[in-house]
Amino acid sequence: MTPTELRGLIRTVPDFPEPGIQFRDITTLIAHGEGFRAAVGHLAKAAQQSGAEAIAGMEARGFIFGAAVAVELGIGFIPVRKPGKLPVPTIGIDYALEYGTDRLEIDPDAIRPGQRISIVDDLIATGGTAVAATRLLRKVGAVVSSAHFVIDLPDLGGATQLREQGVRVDALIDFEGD
Ligand SMILES: O=P(O)(O)OC[C@H]1O[C@H](OP(=O)(O)OP(=O)(O)O)[C@H](O)[C@@H]1O
Ligand SMILES: Nc1ncnc2[nH]cnc12
Repeated sequence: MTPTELRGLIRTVPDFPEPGIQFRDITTLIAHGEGFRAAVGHLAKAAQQSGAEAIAGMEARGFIFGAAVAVELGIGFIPVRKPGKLPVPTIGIDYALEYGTDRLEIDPDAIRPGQRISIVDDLIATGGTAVAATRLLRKVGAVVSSAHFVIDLPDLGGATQLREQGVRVDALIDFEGD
């Protein structure tokens, strides 16, 4: 399936999780076997072209696509977790979202210094999550070569922010305006 066809599998839910947010929901995409496989295939091809040696995905929706991409490429997956979930000493970073604030943590031993990492997530909005993940991964010595998303919300400027950090960014689908 093409990215244009995949767009039709994404459900838009108005006013979730708060008034004024148009929530772009991937539940309907991942329930569609052919669509899910196609999305993972497109993301994997792009990550491979960036020379990814491992994939990092952000909890929770980034785990769905990131782990599948890692399996497709036969490389490792690094979970970038929400706070208090990892059973070892972590390093973490606080960040702002389109709705609220949160924190990400990683196990510093999960990364080899100089390792080329590609970030995979379902969606980039303000870029708060992806920029925080990039900073965290770089802090432990990773080379964050690229970031791949199913959906970009360009009006919120996240992809631009991430590119300003020197990360190559692409997305399968843009949702502009409403
Ligand atoms: O570009 P940003 O403004 O940072 O927003 C994008 C992030 O928001 C969503 O995750 P969320 O934190 O809602 O968590 P979830 O994956 O657990 O639903 C989405 O999966 C991205 O990770
Ligand atoms: N508008 C949105 N839809 C789905 N996930 C999001 N994460 C941040 N903004 C979002």
